[in-house]
Amino acid sequence: MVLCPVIRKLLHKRVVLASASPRRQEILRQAGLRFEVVPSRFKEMLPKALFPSPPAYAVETAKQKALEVARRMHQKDLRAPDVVIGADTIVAVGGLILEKPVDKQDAYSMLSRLSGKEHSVFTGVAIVHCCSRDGRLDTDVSEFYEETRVRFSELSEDLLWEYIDSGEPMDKAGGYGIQALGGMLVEQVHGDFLNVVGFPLNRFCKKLAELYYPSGREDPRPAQSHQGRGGRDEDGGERTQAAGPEEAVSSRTGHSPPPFPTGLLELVDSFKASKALFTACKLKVFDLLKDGAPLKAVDVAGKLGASACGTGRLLDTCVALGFLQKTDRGYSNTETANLHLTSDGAYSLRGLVLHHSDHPWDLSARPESAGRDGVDPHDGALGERTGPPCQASCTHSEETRLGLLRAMHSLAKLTARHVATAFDLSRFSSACDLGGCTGALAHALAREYPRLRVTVFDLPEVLQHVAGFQPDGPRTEQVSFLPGDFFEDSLPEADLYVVSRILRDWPDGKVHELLSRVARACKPGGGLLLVDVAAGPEAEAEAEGLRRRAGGERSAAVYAHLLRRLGFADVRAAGAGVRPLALLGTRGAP
Ligand SMILES: Cc1cn([C@H]2C[C@H](O)[C@@H](COP(=O)(O)OP(=O)(O)OP(=O)(O)O)O2)c(=O)[nH]c1=O
Repeated sequence: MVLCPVIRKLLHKRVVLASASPRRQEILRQAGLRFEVVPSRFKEMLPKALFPSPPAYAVETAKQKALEVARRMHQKDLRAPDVVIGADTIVAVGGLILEKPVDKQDAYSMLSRLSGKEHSVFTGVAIVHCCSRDGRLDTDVSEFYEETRVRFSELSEDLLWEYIDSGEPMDKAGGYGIQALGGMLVEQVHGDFLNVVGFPLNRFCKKLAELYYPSGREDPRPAQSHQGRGGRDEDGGERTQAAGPEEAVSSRTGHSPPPFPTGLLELVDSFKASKALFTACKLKVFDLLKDGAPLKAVDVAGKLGASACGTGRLLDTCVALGFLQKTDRGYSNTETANLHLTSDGAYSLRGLVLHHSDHPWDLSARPESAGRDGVDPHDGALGERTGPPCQASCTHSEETRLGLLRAMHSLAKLTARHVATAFDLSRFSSACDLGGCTGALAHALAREYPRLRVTVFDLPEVLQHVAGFQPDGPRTEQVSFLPGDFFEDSLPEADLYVVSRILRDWPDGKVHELLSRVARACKPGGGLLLVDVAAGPEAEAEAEGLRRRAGGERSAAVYAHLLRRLGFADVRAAGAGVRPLALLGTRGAP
């Protein structure tokens, strides 16, 4: 997600981060920026004595790092990127500049110099806008620095050496990493924490705002007068002071045009990111780049039997999306790709990606007729919603079906413990997980509650594949599997019914039907645990029935309202991991 409007300005540009620092990559990626990584080859050896102050040195180094990359890319491709970002972090204490230690002894002398004292961390940043004209590279450099003051505790010799032996100091300015073990050495921080870690995100956004919205407004498009201040237009060129045609019209008519629909246009474009992901997964790019040495685009193309040019573009897009990294040696997987996008990653979601790639979202099926017929678009008029992907998998090949089950299993594993502990469920002695698939949540419940017996109730065609997903270890005997259809067959008896991650894929009528069946089966005092609902205001529930969000989920308030109508009292919500919320309702007397 991109919160900062000015970061959005860079989304349609080719942005390069001229840095090998994993911290910088992570900070910018988490801010929603899309970029390629091309580490700079600039040797950080500028003569420090020539600079009036430590930050001046950091800024110049940052600039040289970025310019080196811009020039190299221009020479190689004859097309420079639109923007190159360079940064340099240094520690300054008593007028001395400390960079990365060259060896353990150097780390020792740096850290003992910092012990018990305050020092400054400066990060210099250069934003280089590039433009190739007639084979020539033009650059326009904007630069700034940020200072953060950090105070260390007194460090004992033992602590110092133990820290140095951890290996952490070696690739970090001043010989410490505040974001990891080094945080233990720090007593106080004044200023931007991320600046110490290697990139002052806040100042960076302010600088971009200065460059892209020079008159202080967020979006330069609405025609209010730019009082004689130039700036950078959408394409990074200098904006002139003359009014554009739009502004001329609006000053004639006295009407301002509406704000530029940046969000809408981003949405129009965003399918490209999904397409790239679908294609890369289909071609098994991430399997190819799994453990081995990095590969060049032509080698990947050769192995895939695809064109070198198209493969290069696909790989660069994956770099921008954060799934691949690119160095001089070639492309390799990021941690995210290894975990989630390889066929056998520990939390592989590749099956889910392929499922979505092969089954375009039903909502696009017959929208026009739904509009004409006045049919409720949430009740299947826009094409059949076929329920959770793992239940809809009968049309899949064996390989795809297993991949999909694996993805469902990965997703469930990621949140199972959070879900199991979101509420105290120790009062229940039996539970039934409806559509519980491979049993990942059932096993987490069993691990948390030693007297709880959990039945996973799912379609026979799903359960025939779950044997390979069963864990070893204690309490596994508390979990059993029962084949059945929760719309057709009687629900197994249980004190607690669990409905996790399945409702979003059903239309409203089916959701009503299933939850009504659960309400009828549930004994007074029994519970219903509902997982994967979005947060949302209570008022919505009253007003809009079971309305769905764009992603298919309905809000917790909406479900709570429905559960109360079905006879559940004391409906409570709790967080259940990073995203989903869980609801627990207790069945009142009929
Ligand atoms: C002080 C401090 C520095 N650092 C890191 C940030 C930088 O990556 C590094 C300083 O070295 P830099 O030369 O700024 O950066 P780098 O060599 O890692 O990457 P590149 O030159 O390719 O851009 O120290 C921390 O991670 N934590 C800290 O607390």
